[in-house]
Amino acid sequence: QAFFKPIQNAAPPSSTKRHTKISVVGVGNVGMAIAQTILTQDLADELALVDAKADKLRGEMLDLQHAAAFLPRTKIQASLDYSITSGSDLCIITAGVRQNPGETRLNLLERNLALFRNIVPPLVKYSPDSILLVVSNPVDVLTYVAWKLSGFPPNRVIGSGTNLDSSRFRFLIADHLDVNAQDVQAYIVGEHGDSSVALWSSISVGGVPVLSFLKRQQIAYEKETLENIHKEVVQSAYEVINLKGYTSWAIGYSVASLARTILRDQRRVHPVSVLAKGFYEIEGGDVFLSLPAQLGRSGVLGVTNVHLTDEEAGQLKDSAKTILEVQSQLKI
Ligand SMILES: NC(=O)c1ccc[n+]([C@@H]2O[C@H](COP(=O)([O-])OP(=O)(O)OC[C@H]3O[C@@H](n4cnc5c(N)ncnc54)[C@H](O)[C@@H]3O)[C@@H](O)[C@H]2O)c1
Ligand SMILES: O=C1N[C@](c2ccsc2)(c2cccc(Nc3ccc(F)cc3)n2)CC(O)=C1Sc1ccccc1Cl
Repeated sequence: QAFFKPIQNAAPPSSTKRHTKISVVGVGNVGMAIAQTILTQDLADELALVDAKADKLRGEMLDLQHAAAFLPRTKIQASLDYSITSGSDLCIITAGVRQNPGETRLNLLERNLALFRNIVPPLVKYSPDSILLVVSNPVDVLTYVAWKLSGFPPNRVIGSGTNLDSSRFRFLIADHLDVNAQDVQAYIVGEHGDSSVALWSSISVGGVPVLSFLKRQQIAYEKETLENIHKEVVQSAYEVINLKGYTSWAIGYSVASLARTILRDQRRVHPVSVLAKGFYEIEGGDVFLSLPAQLGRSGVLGVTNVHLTDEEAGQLKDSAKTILEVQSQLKI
């Protein structure tokens, strides 16, 4: 006898709601922050977790399952076996090796490339129609690597890119102006991390473009303030690492916001790492860089055609050149 008895003449469900499944590969600080935000924001019907450490994996799965009484119902699974990712709509890759003290970025990249060779093919095998969202660093090159290994069309391979950089930028501007960060539009583009490019003309607060406001008010010092705030985006990443040893909450919320936009076909514009060749005179090879991109259920719907100053365009081209030089040394 089933626990629940159906009412008389109940009709079968006419159409089942589209079942949404997200897989997260890497259940470390970042992966678990993303996973718990996905659960809290009810972004998926099913969440699959994969890692290389069996005990860590099972422990995190059980710990999340035990929160079920406080969360929207979500089926949570975990395994070393990628078959549990089967049929995913979105696969988020946060797996990575820790950068050793003094290790060069290129060496870190080579070690993470080796991981991706083992991670991307099974994800593709079990979810050939999914969208790949790369978070692992160096995120722009590893997004290119995931694209090459997956064989997916470029609209279905996205890197979190400067989404975190931009959210920190928005927080710092909002804090400076004592306004809600949700009313601050500001895009940092290009290479994620130390060499990102702030699009000054993209900054608007409550719909007011800040640069033209400053020019009208002849407030020259504020431009310097904005430049210092961009520097603080980078400094704050190092400050968080020095204070707590890793970052998790901001990247967790920022990646979950990408997942929501994609899975709910919100068609919002986010600064994320996309195949940038052909935009803003970026040529010379297949390179992923962050640009303001419209995202929806099929991934990248398009890239906005914002006006760039010569300086901004030059910085983007320099970043593309640097990344292409690094990529040329890889054997994918
Ligand atoms: N793009 C961004 O804005 C951004 C921000 C923060 C962190 N990150 C990056 O995210 C990555 C993860 O950071 P973290 O703090 O969570 O690191 P972490 O060390 O806490 O977690 C990494 C996880 O990957 C797992 N892993 C290692 N090899 C694996 C494999 N072959 N298959 C599956 N899982 C494997 C490890 O077991 C570990 O659980 C790093 O590369 C970090 O630089 C990126
Ligand atoms: O908030 C972070 N934390 C990390 C981190 C998290 C766990 S261990 C290191 C971070 C923090 C500080 C520096 C740094 N450098 C770096 C190292 C290797 C790479 F491949 C890429 C970047 N990375 C990873 C990362 O990308 C970020 S965002 C970030 C980093 C540097 C400058 C600006 C931003 Cl917005």
